[in-house]
Amino acid sequence: MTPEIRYRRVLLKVSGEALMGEQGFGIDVAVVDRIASDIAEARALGVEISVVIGGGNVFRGVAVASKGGDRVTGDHMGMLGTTINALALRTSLTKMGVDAIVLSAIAMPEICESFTQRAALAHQAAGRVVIFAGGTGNPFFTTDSAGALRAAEMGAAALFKGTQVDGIYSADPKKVPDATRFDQLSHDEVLQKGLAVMDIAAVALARENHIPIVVFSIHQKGEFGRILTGSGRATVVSD
Ligand SMILES: Nc1ncnc2c1ncn2[C@@H]1O[C@H](COP(=O)(O)OP(=O)(O)O)[C@@H](O)[C@H]1O
Ligand SMILES: O=c1ccn([C@@H]2O[C@H](COP(=O)(O)OP(=O)(O)O)[C@@H](O)[C@H]2O)c(=O)[nH]1
Repeated sequence: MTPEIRYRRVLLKVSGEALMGEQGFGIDVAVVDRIASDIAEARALGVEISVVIGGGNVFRGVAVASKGGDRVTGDHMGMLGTTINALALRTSLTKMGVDAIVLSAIAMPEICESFTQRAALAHQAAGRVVIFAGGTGNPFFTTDSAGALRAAEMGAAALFKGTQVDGIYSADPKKVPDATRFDQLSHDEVLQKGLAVMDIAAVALARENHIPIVVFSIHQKGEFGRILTGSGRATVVSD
């Protein structure tokens, strides 16, 4: 029996830090391959998927600023990091026979196409997995915000945040081991309780556009597909 699909078109935000695996920096190809296989599996269910990829495994702008450097330059470095990750993910998907394309918010025509909403929708309609590089293209933003922005632009039914933890907790579960986990929350509750799994701008943009946010562990193989078909472990944030 064909499983019922919860969301037909989704934007998946993949944590940059998740890509480094155990090595603590850079890209572990085995991890990228595993995440790509989850995307391939979900794509095979008929779900349209686009991806915003983070860059925390390569660079974060605040790291430059905290050492007295220029924040904007640091953020440019961070955005370039997301492009490296996007190329790695495209490589893994292509290896698996999944047609994928990278669109960057910052023009680098020798490397990938530039983002326009029109091009992104056309690639999606042609059945490709669209990978967004360069975040929003602006310093002082995050790839979580890029996730909410691109989800709205692509008409996604949900924004999936694939991260290091399996949902939203009453406090950061890495720091507070007995924090309690939520199955369901509203956007307002996430903001009012200051639950820091995602930045405020991203949650506010999703709220304004009535886009549910699904927070799940990117490290659990097959979880993305399980959530799409109604099982799987996640916290769902909705109106
Ligand atoms: N209330 C909370 N519930 C769940 N995770 C939280 C919470 N507060 C902080 N976190 C932390 O937020 C992290 C995800 O945010 P972020 O650093 O932006 O990761 P990513 O690399 O996935 O974008 C989680 O790994 C978790 O440790
Ligand atoms: O729209 C954006 C998205 C990202 N970044 C920079 O890119 C880095 C990596 O992105 P992020 O921290 O969101 O990655 P993740 O946490 O998902 O690994 C950030 O720290 C910023 O320096 C930016 O300047 N603008």
